[in-house]
Amino acid sequence: MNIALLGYGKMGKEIEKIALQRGHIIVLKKGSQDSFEGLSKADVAIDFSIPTTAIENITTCLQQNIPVISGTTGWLDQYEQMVSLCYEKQGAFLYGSNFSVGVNLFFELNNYLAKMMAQLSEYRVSMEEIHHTQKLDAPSGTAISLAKGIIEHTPYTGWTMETPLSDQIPIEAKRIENVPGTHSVYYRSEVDEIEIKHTAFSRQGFALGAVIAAEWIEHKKGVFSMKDVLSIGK
Ligand SMILES: NC(=O)C1=CN([C@@H]2O[C@H](COP(=O)(O)OP(=O)(O)OC[C@H]3O[C@@H](n4cnc5c(N)ncnc54)[C@H](OP(=O)(O)O)[C@@H]3O)[C@@H](O)[C@H]2O)C=CC1
Ligand SMILES: O=C(O)C1=N[C@H](C(=O)O)C[C@H](O)C1
Repeated sequence: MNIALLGYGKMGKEIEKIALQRGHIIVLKKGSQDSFEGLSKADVAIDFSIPTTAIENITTCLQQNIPVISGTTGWLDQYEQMVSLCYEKQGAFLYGSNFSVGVNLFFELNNYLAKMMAQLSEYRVSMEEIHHTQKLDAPSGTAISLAKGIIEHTPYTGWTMETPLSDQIPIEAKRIENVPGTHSVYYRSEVDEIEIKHTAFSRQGFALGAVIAAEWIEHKKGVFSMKDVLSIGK
C-alpha cells in the first residue's frame, strides 16, 4: 500500500518505521515547508501534524478522494465539518484521539466504570493526563474522549481545567519531559478511591494502531473510528 505521511515529526517517523516493516511504501513525508506533491500516488494518507494544519490536510485528502486517517488532536471543534465533507465527497475518514489498542480497551473500561458509578453520588470523578513538554494542546485528545465517555453515562455535563462546578469533571494536565502519554481516572469518596490508569511506554502502540487503521480503511467509504477497526465493544 502507498502511504502519504502528513506530518513527519515524532509520530510521522514512528509510523514510517512500522509501515516499512509491514511492507508499505511511503510516497510523501510532508512537514510544514513541503507541498502535497506525491499525495495523488497514495492509497491512504495518515495525518499526525499540528492542530491548525489538520483541517487543511484532511480537506485536501477528501477533495482528492484519498482515504485519510487523522491522529492530530486539538482541532475537534471542526470535526463535524470534516464529517460533512467526507459524506459530500463520498470519501473515507477516520479520526482517533488515541490509536493504541490499550487505550481503546481503556475507553471501554472507562465507560463500564462510569455506568457503575452513575448513581453513586458519594463518589466525585476527576482526571489527570501527563505528556511530554512539546505537546501543543491541553487537555489531551484522549482525556477529552475519556471525559465524553463519563458524561455519556453519568450526570456530569462537561469537563474543565479550572475549578469545577458540581456537574463538571476536573482535568489536570501535567507536562513532564519525555512522557509519551499517561491517563488516569479517579472516583474519590470520603472513605476510599478507585483509580484506572493507562501508561504508554513509548509511541510504538500509537503508531502501530495508526498503520493498522490505514490498512483497514483502504477500500472503504464513510466516517469511522477505532471502534470499527478493532471491533471493540460491539
Ligand atoms: N491519536 C494518537 O494516537 C496520537 C496523537 N498524537 C497527536 O499527533 C500530533 C502530532 O504529534 P507529534 O508527531 O508528537 O508532533 P511533532 O511536533 O513531533 O510533529 C508535528 C509535525 O507536523 C508537521 N507540520 C506542521 N505544519 C504542517 C503542515 N502544514 N503540513 C504537514 N505537516 C505539518 C511538523 O512539521 P515541521 O517539522 O516542518 O515543523 C512536524 O513534523 C499531535 O496533535 C499529537 O497530539 C500524538 C501521538 C498519538
Ligand atoms: O501529543 C501526544 O504525544 C499525544 N497525543 C494524543 C492525545 O492528545 O491524547 C495521544 C497520546 O496521548 C499522545
